[in-house]
Amino acid sequence: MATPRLDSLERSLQRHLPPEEFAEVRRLLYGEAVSPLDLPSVAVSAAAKSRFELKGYRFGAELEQLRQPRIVRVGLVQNKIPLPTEAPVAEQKTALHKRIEEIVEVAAMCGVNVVCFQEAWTMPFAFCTREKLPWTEFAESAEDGPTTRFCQELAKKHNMVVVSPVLERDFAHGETLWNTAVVISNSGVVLGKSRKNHIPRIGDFNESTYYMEGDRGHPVFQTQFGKIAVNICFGRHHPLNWLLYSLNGAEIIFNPSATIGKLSESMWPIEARNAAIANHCFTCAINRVGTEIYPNAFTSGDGGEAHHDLGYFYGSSYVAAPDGSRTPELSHTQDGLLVAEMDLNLCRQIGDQWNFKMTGRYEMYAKELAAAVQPNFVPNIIKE
Ligand SMILES: NC(=O)NCCC(=O)O
Repeated sequence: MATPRLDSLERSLQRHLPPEEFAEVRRLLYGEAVSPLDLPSVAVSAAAKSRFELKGYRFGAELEQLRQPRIVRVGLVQNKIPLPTEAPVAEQKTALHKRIEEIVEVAAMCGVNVVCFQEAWTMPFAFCTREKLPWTEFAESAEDGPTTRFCQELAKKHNMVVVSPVLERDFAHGETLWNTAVVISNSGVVLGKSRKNHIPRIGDFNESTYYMEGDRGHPVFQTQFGKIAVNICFGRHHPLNWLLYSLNGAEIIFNPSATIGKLSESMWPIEARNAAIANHCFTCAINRVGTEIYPNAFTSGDGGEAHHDLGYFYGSSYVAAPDGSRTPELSHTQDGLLVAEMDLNLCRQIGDQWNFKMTGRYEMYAKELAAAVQPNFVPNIIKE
């Protein structure tokens, strides 16, 4: 079974480089340094007691004359599954609820306004198996399933917006399954849901066996703490997916994910960060941690041996800002809560500097894309 060889890129660089060189390497890799956020000591002790990493950072912005700063704290949660995949479904789900509840308690102590959990957080990422039972039993109604009701209580208790990515069973449409993020307002009301638009067809990510591409477009949720959107996992490889959330006005785009070392670890630091730069918004990349072992071996359709696990999920959750700066990542191996404070005024400030929305030439792309999807499309290749 493969395991991560590094717990933190940032800590490794810091360990091995002289301080001045480290500062310059970090500037080149991560942009201008973000400041550490002072977190209450009760939160630090509670996180240590519950054995998860707690990190906090702050992104600044210029003061404006006509607008007050719009300060928001987001919380990104990454976690292992607490029970083995063979445990009864209800017990696995309850254990996950309990784990998240204790992490959200700490998020509340840190003044988090919007919290987001990892993709399909109420279950093991069992789609690699291609088996239906028991995994499809983890699916629930986005509107009033037990997990949504649980998150509504958390939202009300902590006055916190909760983004809860789950396997959805859509009871209004033939009990079909979807990969969905439910957005719950800090009042406890379900604001709506966003569905995963791009389904992987790579390696053991056999998700197309379970659900279809999302049919909801690119909704943006107006919350008390800013306009947020959710681009679920594989959507991060698709620049147009980020763009459409941004065109609908998203200031923070969450990217709850489940991805593994051998597949994407070197792409991970680039994609959400690039999206923050290209779209003048904040992006929050969240990945689960640990290795999940399944009772029945499955093959990858590549002639290789059957195996019981998908590989290790490398965590490394981080937040990126529109100016290209970013926080260091959470651990590659441990459960964690990343708290990031941001002034949403930075989105317009960077937009006014770089003008990507103004220079975007969307009309030209709209025309060329409309032509490219026609059956009679002829690629514009000029030959001698
Ligand atoms: N959950 C998911 O879509 N994973 C696919 C692999 C990846 O995007 O890195």
